[in-house]
Amino acid sequence: MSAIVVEAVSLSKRYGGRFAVKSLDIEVPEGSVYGLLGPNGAGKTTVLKLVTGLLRPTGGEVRLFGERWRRNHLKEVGALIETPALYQHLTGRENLAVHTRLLGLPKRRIGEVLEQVDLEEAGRKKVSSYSLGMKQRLGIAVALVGEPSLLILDEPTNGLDPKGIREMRALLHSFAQRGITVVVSSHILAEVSQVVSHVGIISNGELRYQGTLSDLVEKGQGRLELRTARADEALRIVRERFPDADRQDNTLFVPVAEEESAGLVAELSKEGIPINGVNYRRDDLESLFMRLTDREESGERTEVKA
Ligand SMILES: Nc1ncnc2c1ncn2[C@@H]1O[C@H](COP(=O)(O)OP(=O)(O)OP(=O)(O)O)[C@@H](O)[C@H]1O
Repeated sequence: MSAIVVEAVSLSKRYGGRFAVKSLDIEVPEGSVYGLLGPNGAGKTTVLKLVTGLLRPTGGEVRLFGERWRRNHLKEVGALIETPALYQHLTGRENLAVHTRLLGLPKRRIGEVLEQVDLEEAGRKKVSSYSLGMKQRLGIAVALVGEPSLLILDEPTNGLDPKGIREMRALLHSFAQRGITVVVSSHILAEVSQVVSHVGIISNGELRYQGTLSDLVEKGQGRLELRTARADEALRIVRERFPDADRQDNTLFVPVAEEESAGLVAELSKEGIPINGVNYRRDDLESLFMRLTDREESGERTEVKA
């Protein structure tokens, strides 16, 4: 089993009377790309600020590298939380030089991190001329300058165009390959689902799911969609065994395991119900995410024509 790099134990943060983060238990395994996912206002930024010591918990604790949180741990942590603090009138190189000097790091780190975020050329230009994606990448270069083993990125894909998002994904992938543990937050699962190995899904400050991305996919509930001209009668029969079955026009939706669906179809035929079509559908990642964060959409169902 791999070591746990970040652990939140019953972590809570209250602003006034309201919990932004409530009794959260999180474990980020070493070498993982951990996606901290949830809708706007779910508490992601608050969690990342608690992990990096920008906020103090109201309750519970954060553990880093298997130990109680200490400021000294931050030497091993690179973070980009909210928008990067960059000097617009300086070049990318000059911005990084501010940090290498502050941290007493060798100048060669500037070139190294610029290469890592693909800004070697642009490093000579003023930051005011950078695109949003370039600024985000420079912000990450700043976070990387101290050679952290843990990188924490708050919504690095926010506001980027599709090309910028692809570049950011490639970058996250390259960090993982170099053995850096990455925690990345996002409110759009699709923007990070190709690169994350683990996810923690939060909603209203509470953890809804934590595990590998592949386990999440497995968790996807499936349902049988069944078209029949005698939908009312069919629904009555189906509901005897599946009370949560539903119908829309001539289509029935039955939450049933795939192995059991053929039996159910046969049963209905035996009862004389004409079946005009069947389809088995498993929740895709996005609808799972929506369900876990209480934002279930009804749109998916309308794809099925009765
Ligand atoms: N300084 C603060 N004072 C009071 N409430 C706050 C403060 N910071 C955050 N909150 C509230 O805490 C909740 C969680 O906010 P947080 O920024 O952590 O969410 P988030 O998931 O990062 O969302 P977003 O993606 O919109 O930033 C929200 O309801 C927010 O309004």
